[in-house]
Amino acid sequence: MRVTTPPVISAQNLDLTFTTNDGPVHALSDVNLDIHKGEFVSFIGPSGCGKTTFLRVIADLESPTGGTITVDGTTPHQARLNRAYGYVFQAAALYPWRTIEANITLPLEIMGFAKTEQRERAEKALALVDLEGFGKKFPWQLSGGMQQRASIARALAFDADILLMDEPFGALDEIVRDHLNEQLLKLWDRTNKTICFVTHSIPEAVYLSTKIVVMSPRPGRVTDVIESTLPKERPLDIRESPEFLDIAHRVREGLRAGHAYEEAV
Ligand SMILES: Nc1ncnc2c1ncn2[C@@H]1O[C@H](COP(=O)(O)OP(=O)(O)OP(=O)(O)O)[C@@H](O)[C@H]1O
Repeated sequence: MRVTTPPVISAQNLDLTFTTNDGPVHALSDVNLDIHKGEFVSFIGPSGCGKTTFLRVIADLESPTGGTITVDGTTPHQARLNRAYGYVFQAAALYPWRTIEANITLPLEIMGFAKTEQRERAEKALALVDLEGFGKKFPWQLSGGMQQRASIARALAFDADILLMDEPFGALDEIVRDHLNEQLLKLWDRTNKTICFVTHSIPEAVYLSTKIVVMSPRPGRVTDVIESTLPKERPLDIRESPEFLDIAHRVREGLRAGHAYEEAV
């Protein structure tokens, strides 16, 4: 597919070294990557390879020490001020003393949206994650999967074009995770958002993504970028198809190649 529009996220020679009491920690090394509007991009790599750090750089929560990155054609800082993205964390991180609706409206409240608009947006976001009617419940009244959907609703409520998701389903059992993966694909299809998704799971990355970014152990480098050939419509049993298994194989090879690099240096 020929893409003519500029990328939504573009990293060039991106480097990030943390300064710590124990010395420098080189987290990202020479990352080059373009992400276009409407893509679903997964980041996969061993623990500590810099996946979260890369997401945090996009979100302006960390500053690179080398190279450049643009988000929505501007700096991450400006993109943050423009509310260009929603962020979904590993844990649902809902306030237990607030209802689901009040959790979703909290960022909107801080942004100064009027009360009626806050409620309308919360309702719409809850519908997008199939949680209509649960707004008045408290987090503890919902299952783990529902809580994570509520946290996705919170990230969707201000309708940003970019959704950053850091292992949102990592702590859930496989059946729930399968279901949420299916729902997330439908949501992505309906909203045409650009999604950056961190995962440790090869099947999850292959099932969800249009593009899979394979990273090496620290310092995180991009060892492979795989454009998926799977159709947009993906029933769960697509995971048994030869095409799916081929892509999964290539991801596995990319992860192995990264490890070999680590052993060689
Ligand atoms: N604020 C920080 N200060 C110092 N080192 C940090 C900081 N944040 C992350 N690191 C280090 O940078 C490296 C990359 O961390 P990061 O959390 O991005 O990895 P990850 O690939 O997301 O790991 P995981 O899959 O385990 O979540 C790790 O070695 C981590 O310890």
